[in-house]
Amino acid sequence: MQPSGEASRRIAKLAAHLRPPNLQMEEKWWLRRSDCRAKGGAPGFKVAILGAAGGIGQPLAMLMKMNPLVSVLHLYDVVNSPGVTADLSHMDTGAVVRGFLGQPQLESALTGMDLVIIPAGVPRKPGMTRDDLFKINAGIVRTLCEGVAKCCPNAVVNLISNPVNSTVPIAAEVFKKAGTYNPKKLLGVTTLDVARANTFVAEVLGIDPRDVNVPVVGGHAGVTILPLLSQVNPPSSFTPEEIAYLTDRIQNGGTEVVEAKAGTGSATLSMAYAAAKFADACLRGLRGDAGIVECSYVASQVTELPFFATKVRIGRQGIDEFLPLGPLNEFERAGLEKAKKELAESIQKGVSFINK
Ligand SMILES: NC(=O)c1ccc[n+]([C@@H]2O[C@H](COP(=O)([O-])OP(=O)(O)OC[C@H]3O[C@@H](n4cnc5c(N)ncnc54)[C@H](O)[C@@H]3O)[C@@H](O)[C@H]2O)c1
Ligand SMILES: O=C(O)C[C@H](O)C(=O)O
Repeated sequence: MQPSGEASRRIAKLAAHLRPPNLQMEEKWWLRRSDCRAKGGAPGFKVAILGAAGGIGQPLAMLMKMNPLVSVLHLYDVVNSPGVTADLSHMDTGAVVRGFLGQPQLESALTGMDLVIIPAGVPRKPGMTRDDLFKINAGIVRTLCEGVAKCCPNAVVNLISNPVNSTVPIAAEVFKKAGTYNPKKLLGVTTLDVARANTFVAEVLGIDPRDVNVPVVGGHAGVTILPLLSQVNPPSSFTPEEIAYLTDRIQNGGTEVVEAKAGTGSATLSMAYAAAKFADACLRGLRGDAGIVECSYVASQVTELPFFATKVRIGRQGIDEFLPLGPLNEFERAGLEKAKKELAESIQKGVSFINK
């Protein structure tokens, strides 16, 4: 059946609204379509993902599009963000998705955001350490954080880009220089270490990983990843062999994936899952939910180091409370000393990068 005159006029108008008539019009097309869709948006938080077209960025964007706490989702990348945005915008969930491409659109991507998640940067290949990524990723994180300081200085930042042990201090220095630093709102994402620890411990205990909670403290690289197996919930005991196996597997979980991917990247899907879980915890904290406790690499006074990953309680203003390390056994105390030595160097490297 042919549509009526009025119906075909409405279809033509809608088609003109949604389709870029030519390449030069593409930017305006995105803006127009966003305006149109924003009218139906649900109340909630505004979230930006920087590096949204990458291996982590894409599945993370999908998971955040599915999060009912998100009303507006800004997807920024230096490549391919229009395609990812168009794709996700067809999901019939509440969040309005807008795409932003390249440095000239960074400020628009960030303005008004409540939470900024940063997975931008290069991943490891076999044989590399996370620190080998510093050369490229340090500059990327600096530029993006300068944008955050300018356009959404009150946003909570979830930093994923490696080496996290150095990129979080870099972000802190950028914010200090801009006069916007709020240590309660800068959180390095170490949730994947906890997810791995829960999974591997559950395998050893023969129980469901959803019933396991392993605190993982320190940082996010090799020996700085310190699982506290003496504090596993539910309370469990392990043989010395199990402790050696679990500690090694948790500390090298990232390398296990890098090697299995054989040069095509590092953990993306499990990381997107972990980042979405952590972002959801941050949003629930910002909403005012009680009892939101997560491990995260943050500015901290729990040890003598200026940054350290421990359990933190997240509330309306970001981090409400830094939970203490708790009692450590001898094996963990030795691990802590090793972790602190490497962390101190990584922190200093990040700080010097901004203040050189
Ligand atoms: N914290 C963690 O637990 C954890 C876990 C896994 C990966 N990572 C790290 O996350 C980062 C991203 O990993 P990936 O697998 O998604 O990499 P990827 O290469 O697949 O994606 C990175 C994305 O960042 C974009 N990008 C590069 N420069 C940018 C800039 N200046 N502004 C905005 N976007 C930019 C790229 O275009 C790309 O789309 C890596 O540094 C990786 O080591 C961290
Ligand atoms: O191992 C990597 O390089 C990526 C990430 O930090 C991870 O732990 O999987």
